[in-house]
Amino acid sequence: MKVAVMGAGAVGCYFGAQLARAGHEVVLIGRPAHVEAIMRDGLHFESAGCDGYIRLNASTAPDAVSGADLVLFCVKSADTEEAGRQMLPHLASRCAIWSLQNGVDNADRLQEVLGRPVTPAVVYVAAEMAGAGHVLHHGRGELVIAPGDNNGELARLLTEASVPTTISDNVAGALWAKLILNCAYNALSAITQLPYGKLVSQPGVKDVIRDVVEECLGVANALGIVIPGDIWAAVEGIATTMAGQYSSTAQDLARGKRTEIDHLNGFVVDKAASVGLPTPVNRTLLTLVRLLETKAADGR
Ligand SMILES: NC(=O)C1=CN([C@@H]2O[C@H](COP(=O)(O)OP(=O)(O)OC[C@H]3O[C@@H](n4cnc5c(N)ncnc54)[C@H](OP(=O)(O)O)[C@@H]3O)[C@@H](O)[C@H]2O)C=CC1
Ligand SMILES: CC(C)(CO)C(=O)C(=O)O
Repeated sequence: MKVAVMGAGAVGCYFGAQLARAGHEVVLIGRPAHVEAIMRDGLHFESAGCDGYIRLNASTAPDAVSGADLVLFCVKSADTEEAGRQMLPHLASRCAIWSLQNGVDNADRLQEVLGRPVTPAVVYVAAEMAGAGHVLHHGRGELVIAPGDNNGELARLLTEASVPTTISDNVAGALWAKLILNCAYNALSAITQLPYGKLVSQPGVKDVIRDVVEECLGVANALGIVIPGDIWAAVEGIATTMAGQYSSTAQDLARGKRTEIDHLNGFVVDKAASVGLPTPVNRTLLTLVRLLETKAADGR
């Protein structure tokens, strides 16, 4: 299978590496610093029990999606439209496009730009870029996708490539379940620059998390979204299974990058307003992260 990864960051490099290791032809499309390092040395891939270099293709040019059977779309939520527009003229008609992004509306927004179906994928992985062309994997690495043309066969190929991929007929609920985890942890970890284990051990934090989750569940319920599984167990599980992890929002803030907060707590606050529900705790976290973004942008 020929796979193009749009957005050679933590998620794109992790999943691209797994597919390349399984023998698929992978090209990573990303920024010059990563692309240069990967073309020179290979992708530096660090994970439990594995630290080495993987040879694969990398390019800064969006036309590298040409001829791909599958595009894994892995840019941050704010970059969805622009990256979509860049690859649009080069997509083969048979190519499947999967959005591996947090937030619940990226696949719909990308579909709007491309004018063709995009499969939303819920991503459970903890990864970060530790330097140019260097992906550091902290754990997990599975996908939940929506049904779609050929998705059964693609899910089988990914699962064989050590990317366990399941198809859900309630992917909207699965995306919301992940959104709720992000709303619960990302902003708190970002504001305090603490990892999840330390965070929840501080007085009052579990109460704030409970308030955030209750607000999110109220909004989901008002929108008719059915959250699969035991969401409270999933929320609690993050602090134990990813105790040492800093949220992607914390990492973005620490690097002076724009965060995805508008697509996380901000999305819930907007949806709540549309159904007339108050979300004071989500709104407070959203505002605090936005203030920190502004402070970082001002350089003080
Ligand atoms: N990291 C994680 O553990 C997890 C992340 N996610 C989600 O996955 C998605 C991707 O996250 P992550 O991999 O961490 O993000 P990263 O910022 O590490 O990776 C995205 C990369 O894509 C690059 N990029 C953006 N636009 C373009 C473009 N038009 N052409 C080429 N490259 C581009 C970015 O460059 P630049 O920074 O210069 O814009 C960046 O290097 C997000 O929605 C995130 O929330 C989900 C689960 C876990
Ligand atoms: C699940 C979680 C919270 C793991 O870090 C994540 O998706 C993120 O950091 O954005």
